[in-house]
Amino acid sequence: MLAYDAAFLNKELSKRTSIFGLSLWVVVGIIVGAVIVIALFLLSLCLTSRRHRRRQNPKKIYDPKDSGTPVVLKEIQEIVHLRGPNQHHPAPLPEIHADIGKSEHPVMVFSDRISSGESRGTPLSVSEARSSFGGGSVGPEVSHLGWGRWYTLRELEAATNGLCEENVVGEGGYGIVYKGVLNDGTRVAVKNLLNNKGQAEKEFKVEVEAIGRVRHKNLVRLLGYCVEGAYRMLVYEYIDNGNLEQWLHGDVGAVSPLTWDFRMLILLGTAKGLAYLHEGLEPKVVHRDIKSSNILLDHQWNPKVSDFGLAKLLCSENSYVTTRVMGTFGYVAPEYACTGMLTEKSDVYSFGILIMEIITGRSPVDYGRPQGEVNLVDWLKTMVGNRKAEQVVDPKLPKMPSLKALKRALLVALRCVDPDATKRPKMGHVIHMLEADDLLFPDPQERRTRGESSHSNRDRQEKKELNFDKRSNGEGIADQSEAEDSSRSLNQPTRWR
Ligand SMILES: Nc1ncnc2c1ncn2[C@@H]1O[C@H](COP(=O)(O)OP(=O)(O)OP(=O)(O)O)[C@@H](O)[C@H]1O
Repeated sequence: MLAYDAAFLNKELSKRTSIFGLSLWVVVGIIVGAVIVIALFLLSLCLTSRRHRRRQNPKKIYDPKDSGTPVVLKEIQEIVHLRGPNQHHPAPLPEIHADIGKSEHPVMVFSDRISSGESRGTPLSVSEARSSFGGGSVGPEVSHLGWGRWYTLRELEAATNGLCEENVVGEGGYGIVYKGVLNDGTRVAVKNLLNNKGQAEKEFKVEVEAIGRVRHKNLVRLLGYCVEGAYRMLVYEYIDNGNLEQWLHGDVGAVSPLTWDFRMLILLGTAKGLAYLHEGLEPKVVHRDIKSSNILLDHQWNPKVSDFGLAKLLCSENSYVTTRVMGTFGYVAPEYACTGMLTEKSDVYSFGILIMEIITGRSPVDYGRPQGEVNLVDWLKTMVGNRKAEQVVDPKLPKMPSLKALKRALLVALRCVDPDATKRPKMGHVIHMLEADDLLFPDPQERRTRGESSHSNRDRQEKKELNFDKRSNGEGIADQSEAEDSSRSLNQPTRWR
């Protein structure tokens, strides 16, 4: 039976066909061969184009296929939300929850809730937020916004040499920062946010909404952003002299190039940036992560506050918000760490720690030091209380400051870290105290003789600089005599020799 079938098949396949009189088995062979050749050709085409795409984009840090998070879809959903079903009655703006943590700096975690009976500080208006996100349209090459630009991935890749390793200037909790040069010659820092379970997405929104519209010479300017596919990038002005942490704690040799005057300049500029966030904006912005690595410096040692990824917006009708505690160990205010209640005075506390760091050259918490010196605040209070103020100064300082200048800086630092948040000065007041040159605690009588009022020209100038135009009463720039009173009320550590 089998032999019969084989003979039959052989006979059928050997029959001549109409195609050039070829036998059937030859035709079948040719067709199978052709199909295999075409399949191989298509496969090689596909492999070549994928390799080409990868070469164009060598540092693809986050691939949605890998993480399983459909970021693009998420973005589109949110933009649709922002637009709302009716353009004239937009849907409520999704609340910006900035209570996000940087994995390496968690302090404590509390539940996130709105302060009793009060609503959380609302972010920008819907229309502002809509414009922040480019009016909801995804994917145009370049979209000009009210405050900045929407950059394309291609532009930013070109600017950073394909996000290449040589252009990396640093890496933070949320992403890698590259330096780059745009087509028009502008130097930029491009932060490519890593997608860490959607936290990068939150940081992205917080940064865009918190500082997108902010302009101040002591705040790093956000020039724009890139939203393309899974990419979320923030584009800042480039600050070219590293950060304060590197200059204080890095390897700078036996003598620091940071003189006392430069250090005071850095403090003053930082205070001005913070005062603008707290007192010059509505809603006010609480930075929440003031620390030396977030103070960038230019070659004239002008400071620029950066990294607004943890910022919180606080409306004037709210005195505080309660939120998950985030920040950096050693800089977080005690009341915020214990209760989660956040006010701008938490930034004031961190600023006080920054002053101590800059005076002493020591980190806020240093486990490498002997017991009793690990915690900078405790050690400094003890030293000052024991009348050893001169001994706290950074040994790397090229020249000791005058005792008066040292006392002034220490006094401001101690006031800023007052355990009672309500007693801490506002940043406007801090500026005043830091600037108070020879008038540390002037005799009010003497001040009157000089014809100075509490609202002198300098006060007015300062208000202008801080953009306090909307305030009519000058609140926030406290009278010098207030500093005098406060200094008297300070306890033991401020009794000077
Ligand atoms: N606009 C900028 N110009 C120049 N360098 C910058 C700029 N922004 C950030 N950098 C540098 O990039 C590095 C990373 O910054 P980033 O803000 O991402 O993290 P960080 O503040 O150091 O750490 P973390 O986010 O964990 O608190 C820092 O060393 C900083 O000096």
